[in-house]
Amino acid sequence: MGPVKIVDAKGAGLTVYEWDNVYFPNWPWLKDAHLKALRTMPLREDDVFLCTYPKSGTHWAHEILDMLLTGKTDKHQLPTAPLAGMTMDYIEHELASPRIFNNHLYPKHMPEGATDKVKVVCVSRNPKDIAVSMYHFNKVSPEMGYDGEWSDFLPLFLEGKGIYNSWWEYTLQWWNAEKKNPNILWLTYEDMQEDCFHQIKRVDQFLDTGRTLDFMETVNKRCSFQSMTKSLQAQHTRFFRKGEVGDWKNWFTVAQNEEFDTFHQQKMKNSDFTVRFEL
Ligand SMILES: Nc1ncnc2c1ncn2[C@@H]1O[C@H](COP(=O)(O)OS(=O)(=O)O)[C@@H](OP(=O)(O)O)[C@H]1O
Repeated sequence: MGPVKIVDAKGAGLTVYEWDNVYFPNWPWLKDAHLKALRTMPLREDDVFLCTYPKSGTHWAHEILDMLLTGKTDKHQLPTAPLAGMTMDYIEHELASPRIFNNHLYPKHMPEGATDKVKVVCVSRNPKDIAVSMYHFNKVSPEMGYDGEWSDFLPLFLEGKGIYNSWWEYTLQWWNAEKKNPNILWLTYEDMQEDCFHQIKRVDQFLDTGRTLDFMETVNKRCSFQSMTKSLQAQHTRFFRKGEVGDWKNWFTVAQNEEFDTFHQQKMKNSDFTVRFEL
């Protein structure tokens, strides 16, 4: 397909790229052929997929996975691009194993067999905090180019009119398809904030990386928001904003919060989604 302009109630626009009924970021280098080719991408048995709805803590989790898998904590290895934004040549010839593929793909767009053959880490986050994080991201990202107001952005978020469509659609598709899959580790941003060391130990066990407690303590320190933001390169600054749980309280009005809760309950009413966060 191609670029699509989404317009809010006051006429402010947000540009996305539509392919197979999903909105991707409108990167000039994004190609339908690449998205299609991802389905048949050759896998290696030590590949790890990091699957998240955007703004769920992808960069944070990527750092943890990278340090545990490589055994190195000396420098921050921020991801170069999500899977959709890489070239097949880079994927196959330049990425050293074990490869970590952070991505926001729907299950139907994932490389075939990935969730059966290799390990997958999913991270969820309270959608209220995601909405706020996404609002700011859309405003500072040139490919999105949104200059609207929070009150006009929130309805777009609820309707799934933005990159990777609806949080509810994405979350329920993953949960319904994969909740019983032992190859998947489910994490939440909130649990990582509460006790990141514990979550690092879970990831170590899941990936069978066998790191020492001392090593994992270093990972914990190196992955803190303060540590990661201290050594940021300019191109990454937009991925790090506040790094907090509950910033939504500074943005939602009482009425917006009530509307959101009603919407959320309606969307989740038939679901047994149990990954923890408090709305
Ligand atoms: N180390 C660490 N600790 C706590 N929080 C962190 C950390 N690193 C990134 N962040 C926050 O995660 C939000 C960005 O999410 P993603 O990395 O998933 O963004 S993206 O989808 O890859 O664009 C974004 O959240 P907000 O601050 O709420 O906007 C980042 O600030």
